[in-house]
Amino acid sequence: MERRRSKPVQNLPETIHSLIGLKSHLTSSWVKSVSNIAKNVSSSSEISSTSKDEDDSAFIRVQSIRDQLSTLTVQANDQNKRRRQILNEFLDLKGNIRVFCRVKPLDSKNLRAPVASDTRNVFIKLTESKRKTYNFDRVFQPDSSQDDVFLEIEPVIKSVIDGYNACIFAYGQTGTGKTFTMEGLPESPGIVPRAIKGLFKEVEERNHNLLIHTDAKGEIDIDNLVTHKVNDFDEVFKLYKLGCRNRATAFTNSNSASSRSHCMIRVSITCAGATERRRERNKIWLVDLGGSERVLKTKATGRRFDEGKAINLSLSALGDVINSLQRKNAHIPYRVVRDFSGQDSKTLMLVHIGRKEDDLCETICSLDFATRAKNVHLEQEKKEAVMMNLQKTMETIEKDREITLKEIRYLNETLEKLSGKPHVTEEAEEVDEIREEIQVTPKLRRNKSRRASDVFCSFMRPTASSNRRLSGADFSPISNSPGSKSRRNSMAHVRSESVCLPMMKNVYDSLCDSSERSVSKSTCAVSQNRTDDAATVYSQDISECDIKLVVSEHKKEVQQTGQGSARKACSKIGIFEKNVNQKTEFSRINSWLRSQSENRSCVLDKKPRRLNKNISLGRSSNGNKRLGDIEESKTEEAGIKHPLLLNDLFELEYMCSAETEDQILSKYPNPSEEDNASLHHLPSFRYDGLSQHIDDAWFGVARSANREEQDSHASGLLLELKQPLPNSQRGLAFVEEVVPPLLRPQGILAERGRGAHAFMQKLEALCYRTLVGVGLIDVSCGSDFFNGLTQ
Ligand SMILES: Nc1ncnc2c1ncn2[C@@H]1O[C@H](COP(=O)(O)OP(=O)(O)OP(=O)(O)O)[C@@H](O)[C@H]1O
Repeated sequence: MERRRSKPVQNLPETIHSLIGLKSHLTSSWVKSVSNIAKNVSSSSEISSTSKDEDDSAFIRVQSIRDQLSTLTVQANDQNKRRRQILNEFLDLKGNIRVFCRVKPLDSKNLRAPVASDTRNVFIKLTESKRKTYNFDRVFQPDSSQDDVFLEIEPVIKSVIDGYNACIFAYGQTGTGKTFTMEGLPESPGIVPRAIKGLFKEVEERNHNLLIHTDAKGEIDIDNLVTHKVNDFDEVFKLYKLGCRNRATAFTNSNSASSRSHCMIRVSITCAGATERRRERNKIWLVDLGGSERVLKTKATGRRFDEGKAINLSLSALGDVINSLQRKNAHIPYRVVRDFSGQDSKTLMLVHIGRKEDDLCETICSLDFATRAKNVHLEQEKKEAVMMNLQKTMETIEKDREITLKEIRYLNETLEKLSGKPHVTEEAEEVDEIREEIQVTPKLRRNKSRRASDVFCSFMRPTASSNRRLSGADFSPISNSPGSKSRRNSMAHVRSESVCLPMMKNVYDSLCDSSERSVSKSTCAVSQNRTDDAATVYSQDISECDIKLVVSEHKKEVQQTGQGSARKACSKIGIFEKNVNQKTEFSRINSWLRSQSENRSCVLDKKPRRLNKNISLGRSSNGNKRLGDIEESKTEEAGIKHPLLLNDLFELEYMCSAETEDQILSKYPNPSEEDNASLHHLPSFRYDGLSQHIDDAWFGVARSANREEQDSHASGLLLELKQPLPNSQRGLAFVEEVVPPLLRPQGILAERGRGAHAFMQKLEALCYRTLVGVGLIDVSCGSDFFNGLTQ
């Protein structure tokens, strides 16, 4: 009996000794091994004497296998840890924006829902036979809880404690649940309260002495931003609630408590002497953006209308940022965003969508924008080599890990045969998400630089102010590219525009207290079949042009009794009023395509056609207006002429750059005969969607029965819109090099001669600058949220 027991007992210290060596790495496996040994010790006492030798050797074998398994488990865990590290480094280098999508549940189960989802994809049903799929890092389906969402966000919060910068921002159409996700309800709190709580919890757990500020003197200073040092969650929450109270909400047609501004919370963390942290001071931004909205839909008026416009405009600034990041511009237009789009920042975009059929256009816009954001790769070129190395290292680790896991499996099977029980090696088993991540992502696919504006919805397109920042070369021709014809057949296109422009200072100022013009256009047209686009498209197109003139009573009297230009303008105000809220809708893609090409040729035709020809009006069967209606509405608006255009003053036929004809030709070669015949216009540049529709709108105003007037207005207006200068820069920064040569001045050249023509160009540019400088032409383009932050 004595002998029977002594052997395992003799082995015990050895085994424990070897396990203690692994203790630092092992937790549960170590404990399990020890308890197994203890079990074996007690069970060994029951072994009969006849089989003792066999049993002893089997026991020793089992122990040795267990020891090996433990060692291998440690090894596998180390490999997993290393994989995670590499993944982190990889993502850091890649610096892309992670995008999650949350789908709002339908209000009523009876509604038709063309939007479906699984955990990674959103499926859009465009027609009976056509679907579109969007892929994201994670999709929260309508029944997802706040817990589900936060579970996925939590690693970001942990990385903030590790010293990384982070930004979590909610984006989406109004009423889709951004505030619900970020702020939540008292009974189901959202990300912000949970994140703040999480930060304090992590701090406590790690026993760090951290300072947490709701704001701190970081690299970015924002006017009127107050900094508070906070000690616990309650203090932060009180501040947060105070901030929320100051955030206006109001009833709109789309949301009974719509947030009428953005909400940005910055939490700064300082921790000196924590060497394991990425940096001593870092921050996390928690942003609930205002919802994009179409004023047509929300039917907002007055203040609500203004708020909606401001939100849309500032969202377009965000579009600028994404655009710049995508173009890999050295200059990212907004410092706040740069703060969290840097190399080792974790940026998480939570795009929110609804499922209603009515909202399909907005849903597609949001999903397209989110997809663009997801594909942003920061400074990829510089990092490609490092990423390649990481990928190779990862492959080596993967191979080693495979071998380790194979050995573990083999030993487990042997152990099972010997002892009848499998050895549990939980730590070594890891879901292969990491492998998936690193295999999918490191293809180092080059970012095919499609023009961002081609797919951005309006509020995501570059604003006029960012267009100004970009050089002319940044604007590649879109309409004349050889592929442009085939694109007509394979469109998957979503556009929408919304922009508010103050009317330029003009003679109306003497008549009006204030004037404002808002132009918006949304188009959603999708056809994925190259051959049957006419038959199988989903399209929805809405244009609107709101013009507001505020005329006080006494001025009306002046108008009624006034003379000359005042009398003229007075008669036109009537037309303005008549056309307020001009709406046009049509639902066929052909109409949409036609309107696009019409619009383009209007701007760029050598001999622009008159649009106000007699076009028969008619309603489509569904009651929507069609192309004819649009043209008609333009004609209706044609009575208004901008009074103070450069063209009026100098009788310019074309607004040209200071480039010589040869320079222009070498930059923009002649289109082929075929192209010429079909397009009848010259290569355009800076002809992105936003300015296009602004142009359209202005055309609506400028077009008149007089052909010459029509032409001259067109170019003059374009020039103004492409040179929007903030007030502070007026007269200083009008760069003539970026004035687009809208039309080749062949006719003028022939008439004037090259030298005289160049001189005239210089003179024109100089005059224009002077007018801008003295404030006679207002080229500002409304307020800019992000810009405001950086002032
Ligand atoms: N996932 C969800 N589950 C249940 N209710 C939701 C969900 N998402 C949103 N809601 C509800 O829908 C309504 C609108 O949501 P919310 O105000 O968060 O939208 P929003 O996107 O912030 O809108 P806005 O941009 O106009 O401020 C709220 O009553 C909210 O409680």
